[in-house]
Amino acid sequence: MEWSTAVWTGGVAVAAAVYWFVWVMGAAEVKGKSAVDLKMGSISNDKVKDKYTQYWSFFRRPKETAATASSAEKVPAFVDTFYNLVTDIYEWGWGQSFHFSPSVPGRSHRDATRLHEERVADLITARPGHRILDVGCGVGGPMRAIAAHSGSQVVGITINEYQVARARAHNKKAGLDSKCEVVCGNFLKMPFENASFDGAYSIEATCHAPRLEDVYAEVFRVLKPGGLYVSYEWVTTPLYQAENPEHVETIQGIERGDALPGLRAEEDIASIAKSVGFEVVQEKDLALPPAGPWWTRLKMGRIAYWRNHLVVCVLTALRIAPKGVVEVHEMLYETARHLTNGGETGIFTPMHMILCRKPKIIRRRRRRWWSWMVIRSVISAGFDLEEKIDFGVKLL
Ligand SMILES: C=C(CC[C@@H](C)[C@H]1CC[C@H]2C3=CC[C@H]4[C@H](C)[C@@H](O)CC[C@]4(C)[C@H]3CC[C@]12C)C(C)C
Ligand SMILES: C[S@@+](CC[C@H](N)C(=O)[O-])C[C@H]1O[C@@H](n2cnc3c(N)ncnc32)[C@H](O)[C@@H]1O
Repeated sequence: MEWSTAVWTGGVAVAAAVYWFVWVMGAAEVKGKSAVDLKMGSISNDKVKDKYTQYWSFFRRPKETAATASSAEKVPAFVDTFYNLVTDIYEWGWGQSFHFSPSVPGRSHRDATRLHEERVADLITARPGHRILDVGCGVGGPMRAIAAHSGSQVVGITINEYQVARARAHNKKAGLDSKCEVVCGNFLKMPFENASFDGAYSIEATCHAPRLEDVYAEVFRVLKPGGLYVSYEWVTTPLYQAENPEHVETIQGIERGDALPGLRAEEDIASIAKSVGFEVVQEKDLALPPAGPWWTRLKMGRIAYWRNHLVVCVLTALRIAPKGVVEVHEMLYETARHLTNGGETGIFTPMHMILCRKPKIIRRRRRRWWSWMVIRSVISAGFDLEEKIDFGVKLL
């Protein structure tokens, strides 16, 4: 073979290998996002590194950060920054559903994900004619599965504008834009009318709220009486020991790398739901056997993570991806390690399921009724008018 032919052949082979490595292997599991297309949400390329540093210093000690009211108020803004930084990497390396699911023997991750989402629709008995709320909808993977499975209308809310654009584009592409609507907003203060939804769900999203009662109270407000709400919560299990340094390291690692202002304990979830007025219908850790382990997908991805690391390094060096992507990717790699640890030790679950109902008759009304009964008996007992009014107002 001539020297020039050898060079050409070698060149073509290298180009084909790079193409395969970056575009084919590096493409999203669910096509739509490839490595060369990694943006950092609405952050301009020159600000990515600074934003990452800001995020990191805010969430380095998550529980302490969220303990004061002024920092707790800043949590949604930092969660928004977090999703600007990670949304494309999630889509590229995981798909359009940003959550875990129990593994199902003989079925793909995609199937397992869909089954976990369809279970939500079945639990809240979503059906045609229903208007369902998706609290913290990401780029809408679950919303599309639930709308398609149940025939209901789904409205999703996310704090991150970039996700809104991604979700709308995916809805259109899937031909589900007439069934799925996406709104940008804070789930701690939702831009929806009281009693305007037949059902609601949140999948691995409310863990971002500094106080769970605030988001549950909002869901309660927008649900119609009798409406069902199901949530998949990220929590520590009863196996977690706060005095065990390895446990603490794992949990703090999960919090830091996932923008969480402090994980809650499993046993606290039901009382929080009840405190805002919900009736708890069912509560179950969906990760417990016979469910297949949710963390195997993370473990199996290790070779892919190394390939991805190389891809983001090359793309950053070529200035195709913005500076800072390598650091964000490293943070996610580290987070995957902590999550796997949390799953294997059993101290953490991302799928503590709670199913709640908004009562048909709201309790406050009953209290008023009882209060009037007391007032009537007070009146008949002969208090003077001013005392009666004072007493009545206090009771109400
Ligand atoms: C519910 C939340 C997100 C849960 C998961 C969807 C994500 C948690 C950790 C993420 C990942 C970790 C490793 C990444 C890997 C290094 C990269 O090459 C490709 C993407 C990852 C696999 C990425 C994908 C999404 C997660 C599994 C939280 C935020 C409440
Ligand atoms: C891990 S993602 C899960 C997304 C989606 N449920 C899924 O499973 O694909 C968490 C979502 O919660 C949203 N979120 C977090 N805090 C929020 C807030 N205060 N208001 C609205 N959305 C919020 C994020 O923007 C993101 O879309």
